[in-house]
Amino acid sequence: MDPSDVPVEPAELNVPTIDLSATISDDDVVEIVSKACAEYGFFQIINHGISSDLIDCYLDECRRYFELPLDTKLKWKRNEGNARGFFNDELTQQKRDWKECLDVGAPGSRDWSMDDDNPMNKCLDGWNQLPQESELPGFRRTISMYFDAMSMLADRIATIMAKGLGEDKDSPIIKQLRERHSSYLRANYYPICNEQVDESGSIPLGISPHRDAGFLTILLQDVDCHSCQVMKNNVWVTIHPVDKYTFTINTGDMAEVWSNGLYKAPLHRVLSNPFKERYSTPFFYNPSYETEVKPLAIRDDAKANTTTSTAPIFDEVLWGYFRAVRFAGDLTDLGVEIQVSDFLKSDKDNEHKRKQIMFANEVDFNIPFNVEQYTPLLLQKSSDG
Ligand SMILES: O=C(O)CCC(=O)C(=O)O
Ligand SMILES: [Fe+2]
Repeated sequence: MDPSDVPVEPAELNVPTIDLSATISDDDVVEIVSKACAEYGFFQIINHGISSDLIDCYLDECRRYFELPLDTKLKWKRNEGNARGFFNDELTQQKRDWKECLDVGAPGSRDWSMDDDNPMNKCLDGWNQLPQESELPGFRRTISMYFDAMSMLADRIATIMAKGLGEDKDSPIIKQLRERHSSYLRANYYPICNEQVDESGSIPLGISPHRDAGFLTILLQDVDCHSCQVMKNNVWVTIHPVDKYTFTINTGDMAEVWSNGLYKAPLHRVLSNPFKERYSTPFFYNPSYETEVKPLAIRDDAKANTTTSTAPIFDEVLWGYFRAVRFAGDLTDLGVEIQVSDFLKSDKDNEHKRKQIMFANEVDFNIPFNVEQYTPLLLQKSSDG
């Protein structure tokens, strides 16, 4: 079904809220998390160990950043040769979102004190474009502290998800994520939306329906404006954050492939609001670009679902390819957006699997991906391969 055909209903979804303090046993946490990933793809966490001061400080910095004049922010605009920086023209499913964003990624060197455009800091996604200290004092320090805190929390959640499938903290993908993730933080600002309808006759959305591409997302939601919705049983339902310091977690496409379809990457969207502005920040916890994500052999004693077949339903997905195609689709119309369903095992000829091999042969993951340069490859028809 086309998600835009689904009626909007003022429903609420009480996704599980998980207390990560020592008050409940580890086994209980594993069980609740893995069930939530299988049933909703969404849950919330409290008592997660990230200090409320850091969250307050981070939110203040986001406000200061988005209050800068548009011309100033446009100096740091992301472009065809660099996926990181400011932008206000993102396409999701070929529709323009009603938002402004700043994407900040893991520096290639992992050293935040090194200049952003140092060649050692460049990678497939590009390099960070942050204000100078004189332009926004303290900004860089707070952003990097928040980023590092998110990386550690994401490792903790990914480990819990792995335990739910009978794995442990040294399961290959969990270790690989911990040591070499290519994650990024996206500060979202949704301005008040006065437009009633856009040229296609519908009210603009903050973000059109999508699934997050990576492994998992840690979302800091706005406590005063609740606009994030997930599709559940063909109805859009709103996820209300428990409070200002709660994180909303959702599973991403790569966790769906890795769990052989047990953990679901949920379809979600963000409404625009005619009265209130809104801030949110997802931290996208992503594998390293060269990771080939493939289904885990699910053990029979795995907790999430003991009845599902262990035969792999997906072929391998090269994360660097999936990420590059998604990013290219944000900037240019490549047609239908890439989905993990393109990697379901099947006897049919598959264009993405073919392109993925060509891409892997050509790409250097240490060099920023250039959309213009790669578009011919990404658009290539299967018969050309
Ligand atoms: O703003 C939100 O609540 C969700 C943002 C989101 O889904 C995204 O940036 O991928
Ligand atoms: Fe999202």
